[in-house]
Amino acid sequence: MTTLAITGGQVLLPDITVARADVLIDQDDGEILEIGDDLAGDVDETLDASDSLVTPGFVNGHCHVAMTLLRGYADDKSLDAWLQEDIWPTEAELTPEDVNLGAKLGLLEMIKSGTTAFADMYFMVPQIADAVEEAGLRARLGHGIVTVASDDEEARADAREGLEVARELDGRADGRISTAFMPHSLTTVGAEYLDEFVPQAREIGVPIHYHANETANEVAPIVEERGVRPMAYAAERGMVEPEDFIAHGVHLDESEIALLAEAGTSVIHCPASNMKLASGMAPVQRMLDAGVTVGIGTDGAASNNDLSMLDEARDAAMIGKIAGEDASAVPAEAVVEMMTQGSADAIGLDTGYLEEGAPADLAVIDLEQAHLTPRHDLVSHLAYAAAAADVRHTVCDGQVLMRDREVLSLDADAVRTQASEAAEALVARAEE
Ligand SMILES: CSC[C@H]1O[C@@H](n2cnc3c(O)ncnc32)[C@H](O)[C@@H]1O
Ligand SMILES: [Zn+2]
Repeated sequence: MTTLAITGGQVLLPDITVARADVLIDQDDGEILEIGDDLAGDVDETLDASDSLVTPGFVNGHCHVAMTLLRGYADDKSLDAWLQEDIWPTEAELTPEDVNLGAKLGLLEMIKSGTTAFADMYFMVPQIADAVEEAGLRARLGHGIVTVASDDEEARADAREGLEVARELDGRADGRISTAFMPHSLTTVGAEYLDEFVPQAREIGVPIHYHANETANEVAPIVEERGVRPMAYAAERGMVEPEDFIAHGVHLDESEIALLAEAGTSVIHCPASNMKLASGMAPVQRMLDAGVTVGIGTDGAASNNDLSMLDEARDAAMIGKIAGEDASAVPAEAVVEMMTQGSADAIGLDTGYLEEGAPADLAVIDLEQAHLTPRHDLVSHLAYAAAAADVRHTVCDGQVLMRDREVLSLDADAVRTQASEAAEALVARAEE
């Protein structure tokens, strides 16, 4: 057995308290062997965590990781204008190599900011899976299906690709990759395709993930044409099950929150994207009060514009208070829970907590920083004050992905250079 010890740190425990402890990991099995003050076993490799907080690796519950190539390309627009005028025409020019490089750039950023698992919806998913395999993270991946503006043959081919990705990529990268069936949204995929293909995804046994109730523009047409709220419409299509998770959930009414709570369907809150695209304020405290599992996601880097879950946590706490008109809404403990176990439960991955027998997915945060001084409350620091640059080490599945701020699984300089060249060429093709 090869072992890794994380020594000298404070450890964030599953009940969102912090205790002084070391962590011993079995690198062969990728599991935590022991958390305690006086480790017993032999140690092959050590990561220093003195003056540091050892947290579960953060879990980004909704992303389009290859969209790093479009970071800063089109800002300051609402969702519909942004997608239709800028993003979709440019994405039409993407090559498989672009998607691989964009994904690697996003994964580099995730490792540097302490994220060890994520859910992702995009095109050319095998190229994303290759990047995940190389970078060493965990992921739930799916092909984003869009049928509006396609003829029937194209729409069905797109949905079939969604099934194929779900079937073929599940279990790749030594089990670090899982899959889901991912219709883009309730307004961009026709009911006839949902009705035909969702039952086939159930046969494969994968969750369904989709954007829902992100903007008011997405709710009104369903209410007008179908006479029901979007989540009731989704439930009629069999898309509101315990393993399913929706992204955004900004414009959910009380009946829809109750439906999600009753069904056990989770919501991934994307506060930065919701603010940037002016989509609105999600009713996060009301969802938590109703018993809905809520995770946190960055959405893509083109609507955020970064992939740091620490930024996202702060945004979630801040906007949660504004939305609830209550300074005690969405407190630090809730945010820290959402960015770890909440997201992990929502996307159905066994990660997001540190205890014996748990997957060895963690991040070590350097507390020797002016902005993290004094240390009254480390949970408060995680939610409100820590930043991506404070992450010292990142470990996933027992493997050290970043040691002392040096990423080991990817060549950071090469990834940045290649991705930036690919991004420039992509935009030049799109603007031709
Ligand atoms: C079909 S693959 C995924 C698709 O989603 C687009 N996208 C990125 N951010 C958002 C968002 O906030 N709402 C809806 N769709 C979004 C992305 O550009 C891809 O085309
Ligand atoms: Zn999205």
